[in-house]
Amino acid sequence: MAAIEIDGLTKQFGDVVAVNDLNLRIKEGEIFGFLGPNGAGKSTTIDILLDFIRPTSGAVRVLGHDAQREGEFVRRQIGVLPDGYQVYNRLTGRQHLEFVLEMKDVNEDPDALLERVRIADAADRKAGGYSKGMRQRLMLAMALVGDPNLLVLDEPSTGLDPNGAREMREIIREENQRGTTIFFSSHVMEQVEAVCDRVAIIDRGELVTVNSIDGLRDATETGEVLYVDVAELNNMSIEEVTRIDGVRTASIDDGRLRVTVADASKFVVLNAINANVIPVQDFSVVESSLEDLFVRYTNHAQEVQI
Ligand SMILES: Nc1ncnc2c1ncn2[C@@H]1O[C@H](COP(=O)(O)OP(=O)(O)OP(=O)(O)O)[C@@H](O)[C@H]1O
Repeated sequence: MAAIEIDGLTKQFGDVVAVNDLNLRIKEGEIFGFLGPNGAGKSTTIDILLDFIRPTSGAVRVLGHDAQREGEFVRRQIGVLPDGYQVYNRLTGRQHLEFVLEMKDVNEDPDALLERVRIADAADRKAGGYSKGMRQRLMLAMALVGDPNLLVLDEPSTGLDPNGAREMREIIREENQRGTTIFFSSHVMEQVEAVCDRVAIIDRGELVTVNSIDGLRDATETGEVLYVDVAELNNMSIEEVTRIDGVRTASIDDGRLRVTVADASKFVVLNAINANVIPVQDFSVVESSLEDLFVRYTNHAQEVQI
């Protein structure tokens, strides 16, 4: 059984087609990243999955149940970390969990849940005094009540510092190792790259690709970026590099020449730069980050947020 099955999903808001004939299968046990630039249709898809809004056409099954006809049942089966959450400032961390435990009629130790998200030592503090990262972990602990088989995380690392984001990744991995399927939306490329088994990229409501990170790299013409140290860079030399056979893009990145290569040897390109444009002092080859791939797939460089 797939954890999530999305079939021919379309959602229109008046003239705006937010999601257009989306088909997607998320397997049980996966960590699945749902990526797309702003306005791509990620939140709309998640809202349909949770039956907060109804699709124009198409169907969604979550853990084998129809998300629309059995919406309430589905919501009880899954844990959700919503985007734009709010804590109750005057309640402690433990009180937040006690509230959810009672609502869901679940008998679990709130402290053990807080331990899982590493804020057990702040159990008796009021959540109003928690940092952003601690609030996010508290929300995650609330999502973990009842040990759901599926976690839906909407932008789980937004606003977290690098340590907070790393810890969030570790918690996600730990929960996945307990057998939980994880579906998370993000436009934080590094986060997705570090933790996901597979990703789907959507753009303007349409599925652009679904693949593993390595698969995405293999499917593009080149998975590598060439960084070249040269004495002096200007727009003229960038122009000239762009005209070299096999060069797909050339730009200036942090004082270095950044070149992506298509259907050509990197060394042939390097030689051509050295011989015909500007002497090469040093170079390095870096595998494409998911961000590079994302930009290539969606062609919306300006909309990528990190
Ligand atoms: N209630 C609504 N009424 C009208 N248009 C809407 C509504 N909700 C979403 N849209 C439109 O649908 C499209 C998809 O929006 P959605 O919020 O799903 O994108 P997203 O991928 O989650 O974006 P972001 O990363 O910015 O949160 C956008 O063009 C948006 O303006």
